[in-house]
Amino acid sequence: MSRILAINPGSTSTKIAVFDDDREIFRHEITYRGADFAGMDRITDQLPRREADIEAALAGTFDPGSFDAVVGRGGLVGPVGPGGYEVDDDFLDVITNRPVLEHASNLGGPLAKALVTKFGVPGAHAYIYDPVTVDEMSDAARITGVAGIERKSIGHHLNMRAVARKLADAIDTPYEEASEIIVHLGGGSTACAISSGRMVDFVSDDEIMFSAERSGGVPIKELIALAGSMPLAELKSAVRGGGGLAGLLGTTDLREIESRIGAGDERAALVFEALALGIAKTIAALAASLKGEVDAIALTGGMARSELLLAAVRERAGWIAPIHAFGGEFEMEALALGARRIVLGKERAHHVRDYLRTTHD
Ligand SMILES: Nc1ncnc2c1ncn2[C@@H]1O[C@H](COP(=O)(O)OP(=O)(O)OP(=O)(O)O)[C@@H](O)[C@H]1O
Ligand SMILES: CCCC(=O)O
Repeated sequence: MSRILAINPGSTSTKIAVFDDDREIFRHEITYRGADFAGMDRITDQLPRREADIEAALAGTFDPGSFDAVVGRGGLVGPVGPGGYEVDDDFLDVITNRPVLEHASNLGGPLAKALVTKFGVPGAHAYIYDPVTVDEMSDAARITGVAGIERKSIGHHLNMRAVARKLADAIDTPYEEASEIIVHLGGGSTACAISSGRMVDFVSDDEIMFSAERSGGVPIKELIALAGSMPLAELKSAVRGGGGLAGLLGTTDLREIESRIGAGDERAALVFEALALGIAKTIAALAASLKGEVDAIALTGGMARSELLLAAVRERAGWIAPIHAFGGEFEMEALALGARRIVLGKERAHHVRDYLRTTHD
């Protein structure tokens, strides 16, 4: 039997879970308010507080020497291949000193390392799995019409790859042979096209569809004009945090929007239609990357729980391939099962330094 501790740091929470083989035996969520991290400029300043809170949550239930591995969600380490990475000195150096962006998931690796030292069996390792900067995009998919600006693959890769495996099971096709489109619909929405197990194209939260709190793609000329008349911080918030449903309807809660529609709110109904249209256009764009050969499509994330949204997306994109729903996210399971495959020797852990040589030279 293998026992794995999984750690998923978000901006306002740290989720932890313990898996015995593929069975979840413990789950706990620690929530934070802005004031908890007041005065902490860097994400990594939050480490001591978050580490102490995880230790307190484990105390009494798990002793030192409990875990065969500890795995964290993370982080913005730069473009890397999919799978598991050992949290070694090179990784810690990059994520602490040169992350691509400040983001809560940058804490996953350092927290896993600290916790494996205290709660791991002798020789146990810390890992991250399918970090947010997994990048397997084809060369053509990277190019934009502005020389010097490339498309980036930064998104919900951990959940999307887990769902891609579930979708392959659902359509009874080996994952390595399937052509799939996976769309994560949440606070931020990102999507990918998978061909023979490889994410050949990716749609970022600032490209096509808007989400609960991010803008999706906006007309660039309009954005440039706005940039001349608005403080940068305000503009950033208009596209991220205060974009999407938040900016259009003043709430990020799709359930509330559905209630408004039910009560006859025409503006809510129009924005809802635009939300579904953006998702359908994203699917159609990714279908082009797969040359129209799409076996199946999956919608996942919190908004994929909405039957109303599923119906609206199926109406516009159901002609491309069957659309399956996997509401919510499967990140804790994906982390734990990925680390388990490494512990059992079914998968090899990578090292970030192997990518840094080719991508950061
Ligand atoms: N049962 C439901 N029906 C309709 N909408 C739902 C339902 N459950 C959650 N949502 C919506 O899903 C959205 C939140 O999705 P999710 O929980 O995936 O976001 P998050 O975890 O905060 O961010 P991210 O997915 O970007 O990491 C909100 O708009 C929420 O109202
Ligand atoms: C940074 C990638 C995941 C997210 O959008 O939060």
